[in-house]
Formats: sequence, C-alpha cells, structure tokens
Amino acid sequence: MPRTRIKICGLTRPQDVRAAVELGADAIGFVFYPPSPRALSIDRAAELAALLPPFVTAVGLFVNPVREEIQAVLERVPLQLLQFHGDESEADCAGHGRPWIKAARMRPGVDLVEFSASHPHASGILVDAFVEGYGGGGKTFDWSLIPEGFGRPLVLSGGLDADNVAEAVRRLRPWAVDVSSGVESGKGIKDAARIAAFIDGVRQADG
Ligand SMILES: O=C(O)c1ccccc1NCC(=O)[C@H](O)[C@H](O)COP(=O)(O)O
Repeated sequence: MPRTRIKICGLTRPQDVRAAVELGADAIGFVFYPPSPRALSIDRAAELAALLPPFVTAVGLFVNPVREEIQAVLERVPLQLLQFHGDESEADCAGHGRPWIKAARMRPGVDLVEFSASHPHASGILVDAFVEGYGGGGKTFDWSLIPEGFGRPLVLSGGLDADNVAEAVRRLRPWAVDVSSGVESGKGIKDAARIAAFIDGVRQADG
C-alpha cells in the first residue's frame, strides 16, 4: 500500500512553508479566495511558492473563480495542481493547463458516486465537510458517506487533526489527507508542533 500523501493547506507565512516541507508534507495549498482569512495576494503566493523544493506540489485553491483570475495567478505562481472548492462544473475546472482536484462538500444526502461521475477528468475527489463559507472550517463529517471501494483517488479533509487522523487513515485508506485548521494556532498561522504531530499520526497509521 503506498504511503498516504499529506497536503497542508492555507499557509500564509514563509516560516510555515519551510516547516511543513521539513516535516514531510507532500503538497502545500495556497488559498486564492478573497473572503478567506487565509487568502493570499499573487505576490505573496509567488514568494511562498518559490520556497518549495522539487517534488513538493504547489496547489492553488479557488472558489467559483472567473477564468481570468486563474490565468492571472498562473502567470506568476508556479502551481502544479488546482483545487476547486466551490460549485464549479467540470467545464469550469477544465482548460487551465493544469490537473485539478474537485472538492465535494459533504453533508447528508450527498451522493459521492454521482458527484464523482459529474467530474470525470478530475485527478481526484477531495471530500470536505459542508460549511457556510465553503471550507477550511475545521469541521468533520460523517465518513460513512464515503462509499467503500470508491474507485477514485480520495483526498480526505474536514476537521482532521493529530487526534483523529490516524483513525481516519486506518478506516478509509485515502490516497491523501488535507488539513488546515487542525494544524493552526490562528487562521492562516500554522503551528510546527501541530504539523509534526499530524504527520506523525498519518505515518503511524501507514504502518
Ligand atoms: O481555508 C479556507 O479559508 C478555505 C476557504 C474556502 C474554501 C476552502 C478553504 N479551505 C479548504 C482547506 O483548507 C482544505 O482543503 C480542507 O478543506 C481542510 O480544511 P480544515 O477542515 O480546516 O482542515
């Protein structure tokens, strides 16, 4: 079984990017959603992305963007993957010259198989708890909404932290986990000790 990939999302400070990389994160998420307290300017994102060594993926998170917004970011920030976290259709996500993942906002009644079928070209499906304001809310959801043998690369997120991530990985065996609030001391301020404990939890479950 491959090791579980780890994405840390919503970083805003160089020291947090360095810490996440040194502690073993596989991917770093940059938020381009202006209402978010974790949102970055293009200049700031370019500065942070430049800190990433090879084989650590820079992910750009967007919520219902207009196409020009994405292009403006891509002209300056070397993103390798796009994350669509709003109500985007397959057509909205395609055609930006980058692979993408699509977030499903999970709550009772969401059919993940149907959702997945409506995004056939996404590299993976990220599952997050439904929250007002779209995401990064630190809220878990009912993991039984994820069907067994889902069949697509699954990125598990939503309220993960050092206390629950090992159980989540053992139970669901996702391709990757994604965390923001659970490794923060304040919105957009990451805590190296919490990142370390989170990554340790994932690795313990990987065995
Ligand atoms: O971080 C935000 O502020 C944000 C805003 C709008 C949409 C998504 C957002 N964040 C998503 C993430 O940080 C992660 O992909 C994931 O949902 C984990 O969030 P958390 O529950 O805080 O660990």
